[in-house]
Amino acid sequence: MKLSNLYTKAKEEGKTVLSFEVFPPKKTSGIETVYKALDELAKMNPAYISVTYGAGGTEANNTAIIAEKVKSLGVEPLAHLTCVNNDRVSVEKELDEFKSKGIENILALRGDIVPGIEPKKDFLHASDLCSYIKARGDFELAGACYPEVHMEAKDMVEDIKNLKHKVECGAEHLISQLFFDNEVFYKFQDMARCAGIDVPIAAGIMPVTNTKQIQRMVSMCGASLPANFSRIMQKYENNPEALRDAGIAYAIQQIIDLIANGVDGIHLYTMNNPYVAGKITEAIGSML
Ligand SMILES: NC(=O)C1=CN([C@@H]2O[C@H](COP(=O)(O)OP(=O)(O)OC[C@H]3O[C@@H](n4cnc5c(N)ncnc54)[C@H](O)[C@@H]3O)[C@@H](O)[C@H]2O)C=CC1
Ligand SMILES: Nc1nc(=O)c2c([nH]1)NC[C@@H]1CN(c3ccc(C(=O)N[C@@H](CCC(=O)O)C(=O)O)cc3)CN21
Repeated sequence: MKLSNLYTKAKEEGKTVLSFEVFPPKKTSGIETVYKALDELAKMNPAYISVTYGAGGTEANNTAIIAEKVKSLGVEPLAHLTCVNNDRVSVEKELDEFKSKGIENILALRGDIVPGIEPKKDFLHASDLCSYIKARGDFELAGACYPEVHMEAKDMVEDIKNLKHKVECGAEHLISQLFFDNEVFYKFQDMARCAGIDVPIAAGIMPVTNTKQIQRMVSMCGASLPANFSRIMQKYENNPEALRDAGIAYAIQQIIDLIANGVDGIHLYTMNNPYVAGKITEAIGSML
C-alpha cells in the first residue's frame, strides 16, 4: 500500500492520518518486548507503524524483522533505513531483505553520525539514498524534515532547499522531527509550501514521560523547550506519575491544535509504550 495515497484520501475526507513509531530494543532487552508493545499498538488501528533503524546511533538492527511483525498484525509497516554507516553493498542487502519480507515503504535517512565511527561515503545525504532506492523501483519513500532546522544546516533557507531536493529525489511524504511548540511547525510548513514542497507533511509528536527522556531529546534532536513546557516538567520532576500524565496531556493539547489547523498527519513517537499511545489515541480518536 502506498502511504502517500493514505494522506491524499484522508485530505479528501477532511481527516488526519495517525501513525506510530517503535524502535528495536537494545540487545539486552529482547525483541519480545517490542512484539508485546506492537500487539497493543496494532489494536489502536494506526494508519501505519514505522520502525527505526539504528536510532540515535545504536547498533541493534532488527528493523526488517519487526516491520514484518507489524505487517503480520494487519498494519502497514514503514521501515527506516539510514546510510551514514551503510555502503552500497549493505544497503542492497537491506533492500533485498525488506523486499523479501513484503515491506513496501521506506523512510530514507542519512542517520545520526556516531562519535568515533567514520561515516561511509557512498551516500552523503538522505537524498542520495532516495535517488538510489527510487532507481530500483521497488519501494515508496518517505523523508524526514526539521521544523526547527536541522542541527547541521546553515540556516532555514538552506535546509528547505535541501528538503526540496530530497522530495525531487523521490520522498513522497515527510515526517517531522519532534517539536514542542506548534507555532514553529506552522512557520516551517508555510516555508516548505512556499518553496513548492507539496507532499504530505506529518507532524512528529513525542509525549515526554520522564526527565531523562527530555534531556536526550534536547541533545539528540535539537528540540527547544517552550517556557510553559519547561515549567510543567520542572514542577513534576520528582513525581513520575504526574510527570507522565502531564507529558501525555501536553501532547494531546498539541495534537488537538495541529488537527484544528489542518495538519496532514500526526506521527506519534510512541517509544514502545502502549500505555501512553493508548491514552492519546483515546483522547483524540474522535477528532481525526
Ligand atoms: N534512525 C532513525 O530512525 C531516525 C533518524 N533521524 C535523524 O535525522 C538526522 C538527519 O537525517 P536526514 O534528515 O535523513 O538527513 P538529510 O541528509 O536529509 O539532512 C541532514 C543534513 O544535511 C543537509 N543536506 C541534505 N541534503 C543535502 C544536500 N544534497 N547537499 C548538502 N546538504 C544537504 C541537511 O540540510 C541537513 O542539515 C539524522 O540525525 C538522523 O539520524 C531522524 C528520524 C529517525
Ligand atoms: N537525531 C535523531 N535521531 C533519531 O533516531 C530520531 C530523531 N532524531 N527524531 C525522531 C525519532 C526519535 N527517535 C528516538 C529517540 C530516542 C530514542 C531513545 O531514547 N532510545 C533509548 C531507549 C529509550 C527507552 O527505552 O525509553 C535508547 O537508549 O536507545 C530512540 C529513538 C528516533 N528518531
